Amino acid sequence: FTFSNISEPDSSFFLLVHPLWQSPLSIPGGTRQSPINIQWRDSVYDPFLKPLKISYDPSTCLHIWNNGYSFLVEFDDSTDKSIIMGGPLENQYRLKQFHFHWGAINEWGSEHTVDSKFYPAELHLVHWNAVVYPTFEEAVMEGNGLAVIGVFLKLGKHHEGLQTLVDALPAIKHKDTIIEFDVFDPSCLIPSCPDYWTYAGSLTTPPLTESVTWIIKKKPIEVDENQLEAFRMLLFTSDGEEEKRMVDNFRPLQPLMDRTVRSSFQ
Ligand SMILES: NS(=O)(=O)c1ccc(NCc2ccco2)c([N+](=O)[O-])c1
Ligand SMILES: [Zn+2]
Repeated sequence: FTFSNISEPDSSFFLLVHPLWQSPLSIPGGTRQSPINIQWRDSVYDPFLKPLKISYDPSTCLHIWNNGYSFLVEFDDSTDKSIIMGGPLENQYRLKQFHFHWGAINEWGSEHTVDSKFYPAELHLVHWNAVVYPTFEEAVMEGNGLAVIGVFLKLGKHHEGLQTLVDALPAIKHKDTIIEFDVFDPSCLIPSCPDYWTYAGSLTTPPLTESVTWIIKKKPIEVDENQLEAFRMLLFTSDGEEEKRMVDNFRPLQPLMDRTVRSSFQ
């Protein structure tokens, strides 16, 4: 492996040093794997894309926990109280959870890249098609089963809404720790700019199923250094095990293959 530029790691870098992703580069026969690099000039403006409509009920928030891959905030998805619709979607989709991916340093951490640029972190808000499928588990197996909103995080000013999450992280430092989280409105983490890219992809961790309509917001949100450092204090490991810091929990870039990334903006 020759490293062209250590600060801009390429997939060979991750294959060599990335113990977390023992899984194959992409699943055998996979034609729509995620994440991908979004080459801005190759994305195609689609005037028929509608604005994304987001309506979350903060009281559907349940708990925040460390699952050994990331930390996630889960929602009561037994009703249509927290949903998204419009955009590239034919149905409305229910919010199930959101989580993040981040790096050990600010040079990388996001899963998707824009013109080969990594952001220090990326937020995923995961929704499932409860109009067509009876359960999330079934939706995970279907091409139009899931819709994930991706939001890039960049280093900048303090993010008030994120701080509520950051304050809870010490209580879920270890894998499989959980605390109740009563009220949280995740729309505070989504940029007000309506512009997004969208493409057909997959889950970025096992089972890597090709069931995700990705909606990647063009504008990042700004968070400060202390907030990113708080993510990096979490552990992959359970209490009592040898500590392994939870960092670099992102999958290597996958081939675009026969896909087009559409943009909602010109
Ligand atoms: N990084 S992501 O948004 O693509 C992602 C990946 C995996 C899973 N879940 C893994 C899974 C599903 C069924 C059994 O196990 C989820 N999710 O569940 O929201 C999201
Ligand atoms: Zn994710």
